[in-house]
Amino acid sequence: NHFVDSYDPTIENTFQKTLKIRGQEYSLQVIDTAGQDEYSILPQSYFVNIDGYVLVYSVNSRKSFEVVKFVYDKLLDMKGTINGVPVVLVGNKCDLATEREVPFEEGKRLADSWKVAFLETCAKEHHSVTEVFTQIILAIERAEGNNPDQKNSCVLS
Ligand SMILES: Nc1nc2c(ncn2[C@@H]2O[C@H](COP(=O)(O)OP(=O)(O)OP(=O)(O)O)[C@@H](O)[C@H]2O)c(=O)[nH]1
Repeated sequence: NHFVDSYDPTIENTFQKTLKIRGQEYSLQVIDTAGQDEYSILPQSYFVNIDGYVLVYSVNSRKSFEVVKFVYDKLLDMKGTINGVPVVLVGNKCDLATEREVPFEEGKRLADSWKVAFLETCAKEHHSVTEVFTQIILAIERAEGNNPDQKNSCVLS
């Protein structure tokens, strides 16, 4: 809930976040990895004991859009199959309208081809940020065979 305007390259940060979705409380451990490029190798530790992945690019950087595709392919390689690996694709910095290099539709098309949720966010204005965490939790729940989309209901006869 705190936006930092300056750029301080991440080595690795871990955050704790609690979130209530449909009455259920979730405690998340979020690992913010170092910025990746095509040449940096995602360490092995990012492929074990991780329940889901939020892949974030900047809508004003086509390069970062290419990098998330690379990271996704790497995930695919490491996991053997991506089916069942919870992923959410996020286009951040949607406030930078005049600098936009990746149209909304292109992000959506990529997410659809991966069969994952897609969101555009603006961390700076806290726009849709909580929704990212909600979507990854829902994806993790689905992968675990729970159906969070089903409304709690009972049938009386
Ligand atoms: N305008 C705008 N700037 C943003 C937004 N989100 C982040 N930034 C800025 O973008 C820069 C990079 O932000 P970071 O949060 O460090 O990005 P990162 O992807 O974690 O960067 P790495 O440390 O390389 O992994 C900083 O200057 C932020 O202030 C946003 O939604 N809008």
